[in-house]
Amino acid sequence: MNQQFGVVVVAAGKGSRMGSTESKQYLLMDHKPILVHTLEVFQNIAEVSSIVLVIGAGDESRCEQYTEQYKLTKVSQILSGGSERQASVLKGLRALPLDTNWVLVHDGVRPFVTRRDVLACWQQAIQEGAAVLAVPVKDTIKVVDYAGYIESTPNRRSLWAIQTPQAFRLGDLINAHEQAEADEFIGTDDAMLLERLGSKVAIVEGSYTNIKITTPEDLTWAEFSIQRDKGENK
Ligand SMILES: Nc1ccn([C@@H]2O[C@H](COP(=O)(O)OP(=O)(O)OP(=O)(O)O)[C@@H](O)[C@H]2O)c(=O)n1
Ligand SMILES: C[C@](O)(CO)[C@H](O)COP(=O)(O)O
Repeated sequence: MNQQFGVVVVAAGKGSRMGSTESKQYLLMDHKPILVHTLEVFQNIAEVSSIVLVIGAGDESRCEQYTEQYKLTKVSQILSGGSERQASVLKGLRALPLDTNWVLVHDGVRPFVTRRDVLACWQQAIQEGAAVLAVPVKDTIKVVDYAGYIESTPNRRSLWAIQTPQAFRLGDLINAHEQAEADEFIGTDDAMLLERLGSKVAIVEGSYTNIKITTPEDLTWAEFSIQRDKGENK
C-alpha cells in the first residue's frame, strides 16, 4: 500500500564544523531550534505515517519537551544514535513500525526541504525502487591528489550535489545497511549502501535552498532566508 511512508530524522551529530558550543541542530532559527523546523515539515505532510527521531545521548528530555511544545505528534520514537551517521540511521530504521513499507531518511539540519520535493522523492522511489533529492552542481568540480594538485575534471553535466531525504523500501535499506555493517563499509549517505550492491537509485531534482546547515555561513544564510520569506508573506 503506497499511501504513506515512515521518516527517520537523524540529529545525533556533534556539529563540529559549526564550531558552536551548542550542537547545531539545536541552534535557534527565527527563535525556534533548527531541528524543530525540520520536524515540522514532516509533521505537516499527511502522507507521513510516523517519524523516528535519532538524537545524541543526553538530548532525550529536551527533545521530548520539543515534541510536546510544538505538537510534533507524528514523532513515534526518540532514540540515541551512533558514532557515525550511518549507525544512527540504522538504529532509526529498526525502530520504525513493522508495517512501514517506504522510508525517507532525512538530515535534521536540513530545515528548508519542501513538501513538494519530499513527495516527489517518495513518488519517484515508488516508481524506481529508490530515489534521492539532488541539484546539479554549479561550480566546476575537480579531483585533487594528496599533494594538492589537480588530477582530473569530471564532466560537470554528470555531477549532482546529493541531498536528503533519500527514499527506499524499508526492507531494501535495512538489508543494505546490514550488508555494509558486515563488510565494515561506511558511506556518507544511504544511497551509497544500495549502489554498492548494484541497485539503481534515481535522482530527483530538488531545490538549491535545501541546504544542510553545516558551517556558520549556512546559519547566516538560513536566518536571512527566513526573514526574507516572512517579509514576503506579510
Ligand atoms: N553520528 C551521527 C553523525 C551525524 N548525524 C546527523 O546526520 C546529519 C548530517 O550530518 P552532519 O551535517 O555532518 O552533522 P554533524 O556530524 O553533526 O556535523 P560535523 O560533521 O560538522 O560534526 C545531521 O543532522 C547530524 O546530526 C547523526 O545523526 N549521527
Ligand atoms: C547525507 C548527506 O546529507 C547527503 O549530501 C551528506 O552526505 C551528509 O554528510 P555529513 O558529513 O554526514 O553531513
